[in-house]
Amino acid sequence: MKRSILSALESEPDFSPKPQNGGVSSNQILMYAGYILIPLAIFLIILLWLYKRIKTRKQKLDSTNNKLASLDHDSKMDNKRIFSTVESKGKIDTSAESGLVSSSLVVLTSPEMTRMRFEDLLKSPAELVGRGQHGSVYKVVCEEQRMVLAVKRIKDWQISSDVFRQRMRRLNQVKHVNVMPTIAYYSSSQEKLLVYEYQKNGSLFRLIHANGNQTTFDWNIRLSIAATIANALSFMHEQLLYDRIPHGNLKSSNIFLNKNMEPCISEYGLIFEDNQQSIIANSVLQEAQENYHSLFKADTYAFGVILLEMLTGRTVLKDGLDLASWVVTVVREEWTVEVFDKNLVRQGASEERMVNMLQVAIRCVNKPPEARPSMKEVASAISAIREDDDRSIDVSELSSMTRSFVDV
Ligand SMILES: Nc1ncnc2c1ncn2[C@@H]1O[C@H](COP(=O)(O)OP(=O)(O)OP(=O)(O)O)[C@@H](O)[C@H]1O
Repeated sequence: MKRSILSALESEPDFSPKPQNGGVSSNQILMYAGYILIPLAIFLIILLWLYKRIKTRKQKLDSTNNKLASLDHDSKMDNKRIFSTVESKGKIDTSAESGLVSSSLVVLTSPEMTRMRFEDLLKSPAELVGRGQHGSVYKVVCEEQRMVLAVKRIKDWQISSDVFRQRMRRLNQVKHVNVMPTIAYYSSSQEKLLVYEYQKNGSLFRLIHANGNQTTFDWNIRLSIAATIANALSFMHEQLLYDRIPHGNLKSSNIFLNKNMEPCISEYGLIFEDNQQSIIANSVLQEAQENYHSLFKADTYAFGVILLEMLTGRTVLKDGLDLASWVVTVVREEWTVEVFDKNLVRQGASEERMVNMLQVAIRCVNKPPEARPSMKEVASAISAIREDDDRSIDVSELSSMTRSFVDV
């Protein structure tokens, strides 16, 4: 009987290897093992790599914080490296969004600084300039960038890094030539550093209260400084009204004279409200206006005190005496002329315009915030006094020219 090839083949004995484990061949076992082991190995390698990375970062942060802590024990260290080298090759992070930002320097403005790393800042020679209410300021010389910086280190600030970064970002969007920009900042949970350009011409406080020859700090310079600060402050208030960000800590030691001897307001907006949520939520006009008095009028008061310092030449607290109350008392007793800086009187500054300026200052230091003018009103009042002053100079120049003409 003939069989078909197919049936013949079907009846042939099967010599292929028989599956031993319930129908799975050894090749298949090897294949399945590969499927499981290779991803497991990759996963373990990634885990190891992540662990090493986190460990290095932690070591770097610990080391940085130790170096920062050591600053507290240094009073003045001329041309010394206050921090030893931090072994880290972290890149500069110019993006405030990145997760790296908490351990990096965020560069905001200066093109010279963009190659600067936090570690470079720590390694540069530094010197303690002074300690204020909120922290210490160091003069840091960055040779590579050819920059001299003022680095403010703020301790014990109960502000989250997120809120701090958000504030720095917003402030960076509002520019005025007479408001000193923050060049860079660093933020970790323990430390906040703010980097500014170092102002070698010193502060307005130093200019007012420097001993010795005060003839150079004449009426015209004082008037010009007052007008410039008032304009800059008025601009900032207008721009940051809905964000509810006033200066918050205005004083003559926070106003610097830049390289062109122009006054520049420093540390704008570094005071935070207690309830940070309100900053974000209260961006509607009505609420912003309701809280306007307590927030922005504190700056008006502070500006009034600066005007008083410039008019009287006295410090804010002299022998326990509060300058604003002292001036108000003297003026009430009608001894107005007594309040003015003797140098101004000696230089023959116009009494009428000094009194006008004093009136502006006294309105600014009114006790109830709502009785104080806005900075916009203050700026226009000062600019009117300035115009008056310019006109009087023109008239006196004209009369002296006429006199010399008649003499001839
Ligand atoms: N950018 C800068 N350039 C030069 N000197 C500066 C600069 N910033 C601050 N200083 C100086 O550093 C010293 C300390 O400043 P700091 O701001 O800490 O003190 P403060 O203004 O008295 O107090 P606060 O902490 O309330 O602002 C002051 O003498 C100040 O003039």
